[in-house]
Amino acid sequence: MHIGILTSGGDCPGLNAVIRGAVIKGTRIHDRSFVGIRDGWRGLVEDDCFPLKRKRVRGLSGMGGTILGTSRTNPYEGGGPERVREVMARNDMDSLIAIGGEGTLTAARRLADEGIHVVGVPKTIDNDLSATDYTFGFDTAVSIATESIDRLRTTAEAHHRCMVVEVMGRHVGWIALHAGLASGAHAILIPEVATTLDQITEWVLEAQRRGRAPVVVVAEGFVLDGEEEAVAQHGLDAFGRPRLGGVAQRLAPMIEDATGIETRQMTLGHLQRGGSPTAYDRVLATRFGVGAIDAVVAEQWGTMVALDGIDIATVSLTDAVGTLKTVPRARYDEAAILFG
Ligand SMILES: Nc1ncnc2c1ncn2[C@@H]1O[C@H](COP(=O)(O)OP(=O)(O)OP(=O)(O)O)[C@@H](O)[C@H]1O
Ligand SMILES: O=P(O)(O)OC[C@H]1O[C@](O)(CO)[C@@H](O)[C@@H]1O
Ligand SMILES: [Mg+2]
Repeated sequence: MHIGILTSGGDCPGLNAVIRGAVIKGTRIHDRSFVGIRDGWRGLVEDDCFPLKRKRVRGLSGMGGTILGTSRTNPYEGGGPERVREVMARNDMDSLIAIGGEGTLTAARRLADEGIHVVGVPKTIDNDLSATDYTFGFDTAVSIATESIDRLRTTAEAHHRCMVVEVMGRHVGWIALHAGLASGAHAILIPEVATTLDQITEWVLEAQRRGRAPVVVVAEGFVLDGEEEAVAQHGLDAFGRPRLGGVAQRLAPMIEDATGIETRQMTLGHLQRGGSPTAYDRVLATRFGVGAIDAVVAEQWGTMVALDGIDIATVSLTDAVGTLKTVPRARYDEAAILFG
């Protein structure tokens, strides 16, 4: 019998390293074989699968994207557990490794509750899963964002401008917080902390008074104090949620009007998810892949691999998807001492 592997939700640097780690340990140590499932749950409900041989995962640890493809398909809309069981049986799969974020892992938890043999692997650049200390992809996204902010700062300085940089982070501000801290931003705006335009203006003017080109880093999910919702100008995603984006575009003219400083803005968008993972993410992702095979062999169904300090552990999927890991207020306040 084979182990099926799928990647679902937004892609994330390190997905291929997970696949490689799982396939190498599974074939070499446990004499197991694998089926690749194309485009997440879509491939499972539509029976779009292929034999995933060891040679197919050669050299994958540094490769961005996912060789399996991904989607935001809901397995419960394509037949649910019945259909999943049927396709698994047809492809001789006795177990599944589902690599994804909180949505994918919620679907995995529901399938596990129905008796399907699933083990989860957490992925998200947002780092918002509470049951693991870190997710792979986050370090890469922070590195790309930091380098971009450093570059934007030099052009802003040359023109004595203010620069507003939008990073990803739908519900949480971890990327903004870390990239902002790393690049010495003068203001960091995150979904967890509603901030007034007056406060932002004060930070920007303070930085300018010290002779700096003010840099404001904003997470896409940030909501100005007094407003109701995050800026979403791009319709809905495949799961029917608003696609966020555009908060920097909205804030830049407001800051320019309030401060009189010429202001430009940049949304980093999918650059943060593309390309090669950092060494840290390659290592973490590989260890997650290896850990997932250990969990399959131990028949720890309904669990997810997680980073606990420096160790790979398993936690129940129910605990894993219960709450989002938001930025604690104390972490934000610690960073805010450096603003302005
Ligand atoms: N409660 C649920 N029950 C069943 N399926 C779900 C549930 N929540 C989400 N899903 C399915 O899982 C898919 C993946 O979830 P989602 O699109 O949120 O990506 P994710 O895995 O959370 O990764 P990302 O970090 O990109 O959000 C969803 O598009 C949806 O089809
Ligand atoms: O690639 P898509 O579907 O536009 O999704 C973007 C979302 O995915 C993430 O990159 C990861 O969840 C979020 O930060 C962002 O809001
Ligand atoms: Mg999600």
